[in-house]
Amino acid sequence: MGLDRSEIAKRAAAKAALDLVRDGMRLGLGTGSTAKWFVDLLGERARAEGLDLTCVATSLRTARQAESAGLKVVTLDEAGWLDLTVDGADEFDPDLNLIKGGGGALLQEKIVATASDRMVVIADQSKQVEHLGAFPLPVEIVTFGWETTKAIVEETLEDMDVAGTLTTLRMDGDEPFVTDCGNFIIDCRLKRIGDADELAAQLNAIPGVVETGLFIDICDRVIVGYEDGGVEVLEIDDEEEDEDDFV
Ligand SMILES: O=C[C@H](O)[C@H](O)[C@H](O)COP(=O)(O)O
Repeated sequence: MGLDRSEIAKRAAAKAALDLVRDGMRLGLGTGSTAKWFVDLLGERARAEGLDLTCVATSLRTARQAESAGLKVVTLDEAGWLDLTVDGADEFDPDLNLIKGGGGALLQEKIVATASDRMVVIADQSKQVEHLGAFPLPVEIVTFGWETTKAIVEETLEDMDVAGTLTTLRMDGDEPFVTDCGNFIIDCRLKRIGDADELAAQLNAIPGVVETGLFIDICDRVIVGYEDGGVEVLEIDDEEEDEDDFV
């Protein structure tokens, strides 16, 4: 059976990201349906070319998938620092700021991306937005006192005039969804996010909030996949950026 059009787009972006991989690299592997393509293709290429790669996964799911694909998976502390992380996103804007965490892996994804020389996002065109905020913003919170933390998050959103219709505890069937790090997630339906930096700072300052799905100034490049199998590479013009860092 052939792939549906959105899978063709995701696969195209993932395949293009493979060109950035070199023998001996330490790689961060993202989570989600687009990152899954990258892990599969990476495993195939590593086998075919006998590449020596060291991988750090951003979730248990990805770790299992990478191991099944024959990739060497170690902890971030064992790897120390990474050359490149390739991950998906729920939204990206023209400044390559992101919303992530639709799959619940935002905390480990942010830690891994921050510990990488480069973070490359692979995404189909549906993730491209002018302004972040249509996708509900995931906020990871500790389970202790979660209702109080949720209420303070809601107040903060009201104060910043970005509160939308609903803030909900993410569920997994009848139970709260629990992240790989043992936390809960609240999904915040917002109006358009104006100042993403300020919003992230205000939310991160709330005791009980572990991390938000706002990835600001972390992503270096977005590879957009299209349904006809083509790709487009988006980067921020930055004179400080050393063009040779990317191959
Ligand atoms: O927690 C999940 C991650 O942030 C994913 O990268 C994000 O949700 C995008 O996933 P997908 O590629 O399945 O749309």
